[in-house]
Amino acid sequence: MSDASSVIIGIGLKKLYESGIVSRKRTYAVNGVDIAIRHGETYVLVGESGSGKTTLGRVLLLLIQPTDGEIICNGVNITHKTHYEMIPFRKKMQIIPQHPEDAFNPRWKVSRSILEPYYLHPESFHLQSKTELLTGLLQQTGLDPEYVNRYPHQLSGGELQRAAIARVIALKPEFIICDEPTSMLDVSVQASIVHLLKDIQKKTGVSLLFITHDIQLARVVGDRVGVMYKGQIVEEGSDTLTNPLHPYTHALTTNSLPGEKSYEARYESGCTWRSVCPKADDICHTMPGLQTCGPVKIRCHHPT
Ligand SMILES: Nc1ncnc2c1ncn2[C@@H]1O[C@H](COP(=O)(O)OP(=O)(O)OP(=O)(O)O)[C@@H](O)[C@H]1O
Repeated sequence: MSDASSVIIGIGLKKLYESGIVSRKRTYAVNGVDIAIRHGETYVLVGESGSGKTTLGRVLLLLIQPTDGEIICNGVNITHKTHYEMIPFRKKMQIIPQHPEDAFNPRWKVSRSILEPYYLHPESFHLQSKTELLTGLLQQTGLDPEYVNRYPHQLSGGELQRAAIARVIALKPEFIICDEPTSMLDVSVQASIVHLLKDIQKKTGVSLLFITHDIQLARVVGDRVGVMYKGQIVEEGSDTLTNPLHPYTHALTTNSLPGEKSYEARYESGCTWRSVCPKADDICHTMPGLQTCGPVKIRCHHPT
C-alpha cells in the first residue's frame, strides 16, 4: 500500500480495548483497517456512533498506539518511533476536536493558546514574530482580532472552533483530522466552518480526514468516503453514499437501519452484518476481505 500519492497510510490497523475485572470484556474498536489518505483530498469517515471512527483517527495520529498494524507517513513507517523521533511528524499531523473548549486552557487568553505552537516549536517560525504569525492566522481563519484578547468561555462555539483551526494551521500541517468539527455548533455556523476548512485546503493543499455521522455533510464535503461498521471499513469510494453497494451502506443512507437490539450480536468470525442482512447465506460465516471493484472497495460477499 506504500505509494507516493498518500500522506498517511494505515495497514491492518487494530485497536483492542479490554475492560472489567471479574469478566474481561474485549472490544475491537478498530478491527483490521487498511486506509490511505491522498495528498490534498478530503476523505470522510462516516458511520454510526461507536463504529470506531474516532479511535481510527487517533490511531492514525499515534495518539493511541494500535494493538496491531502499521502507519506510514510520507513513506516512513512511524508506528514504533519514539516520542523524540515523532516530533517532526507530529508537526505535520494535527487534529481539530469535536469540543473546541477542551483544546484551550481556560486560564489563558485565546491568543496565548493560538500561539502555543510558536512556544513549543520556535525553530519552525524562523524570523517571523509572534505578532506577524498571529495576524496571519487571524486573517486566514476570519477571526476578529478583538476576540483573541478574551478567555475561551467568552467566545461562542463557532468563534472558538475558528481559534482552534488557527492554532492547528500555524505549523502548516500536511494532514488534519477533523473529528466532528461542526456537530456541537449552531446550524447557522456549521456551513461557515466547513467552508473555512475547504478554503484552507484549497490554498495549502492539506489533506483532511473528516469524521462525521452526518450523511448529508459527508456527501457534500468528501472526495472519497469510507463507511465504518463495527471497527471495519465496509465500503470505500467517491460515489459510495449516492450509489451504495454494501447492504449496510444502503441501510445507513436510506435511514433503514434495524433497531439496535436486532443486530447487536457480535460474532467472533464472519461478516458482522450477517444477522440482519437479507442476503446472508453460508458464505457469510467467513469474513469477507476488502475487495476492489473498479473505483470502489467493498467488504461483502454479496454486493449489490
Ligand atoms: N478508552 C476506551 N476504553 C474502552 N473502550 C473504548 C475506549 N474508547 C472507545 N471505546 C469503545 O470503542 C468503540 C468505538 O468507539 P469510538 O469512539 O471510536 O466510536 P465513534 O464511531 O467515534 O463513535 P462516536 O460517533 O459516538 O464518537 C466503542 O464501542 C467504544 O465504547
